[in-house]
Amino acid sequence: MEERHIYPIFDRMLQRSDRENLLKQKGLMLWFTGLSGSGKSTLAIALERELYQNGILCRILDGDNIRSGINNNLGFSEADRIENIRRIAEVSKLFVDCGIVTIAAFISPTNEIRQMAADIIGKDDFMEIYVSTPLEVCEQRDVKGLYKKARKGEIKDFTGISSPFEIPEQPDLTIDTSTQSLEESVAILKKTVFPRIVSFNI
Ligand SMILES: Nc1ncnc2c1ncn2[C@@H]1O[C@H](COP(=O)(O)OS(=O)(=O)O)[C@@H](OP(=O)(O)O)[C@H]1O
Ligand SMILES: Nc1ncnc2c1ncn2[C@@H]1O[C@H](COP(=O)(O)OP(=O)(O)O)[C@@H](O)[C@H]1O
Repeated sequence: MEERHIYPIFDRMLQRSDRENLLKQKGLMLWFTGLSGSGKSTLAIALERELYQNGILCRILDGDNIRSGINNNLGFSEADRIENIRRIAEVSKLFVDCGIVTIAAFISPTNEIRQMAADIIGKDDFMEIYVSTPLEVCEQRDVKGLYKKARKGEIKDFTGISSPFEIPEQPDLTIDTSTQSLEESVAILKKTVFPRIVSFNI
């Protein structure tokens, strides 16, 4: 008798559903897209805290932990942005497969790029959240002083100034942080995503 048949109960790799049962939550991708300064990171951080307080494990992926690490060889040409998002989507897929609510905050400027992310992660696990704050407001905020530099021509290919941002065609949710308070936005986000995270008996 082959030894591996002695313990058939162990003869199976654990599945995503096993991990989701352990965590008592469903894995889900929350994909924020919008201009620099639109509020993606602020919303992601506030939403993660809100979900955490409700017992939900999340992981935020943003420029701070991705562009400074795994993607530190990439810039902002079209090809580099595609490769940036491709890697982020592949990493996100692993997190979602662990049952983790994965929150990405990247400009992801084109329909093609966002479609690629959705295809890699899988449509059923993917929610697109368009942070639609107008360019004028983002530029006025100029959180990192980059718009000013872009206007002076010191940064090339800057999204919204010298590189395109395509408005998402069918986002699951649209949030304009110039008209909605952070508290309002988080409440809407929670109401929308929570049922999908705890949609089975816990
Ligand atoms: N040329 C150019 N265009 C746009 N953004 C620039 C550029 N150069 C640097 N930055 C800073 O990088 C952040 C955007 O990186 P992303 O990885 O989200 O961009 S993308 O999805 O690959 O388009 C973006 O950060 P956020 O403000 O958090 O969006 C900018 O601060
Ligand atoms: N209602 C709001 N919701 C989210 N952010 C807001 C709001 N009002 C003002 N802000 C500010 O806008 C800026 C958004 O910056 P950030 O979250 O880094 O954007 P992004 O990640 O899209 O580049 C922050 O300084 C934040 O405090």
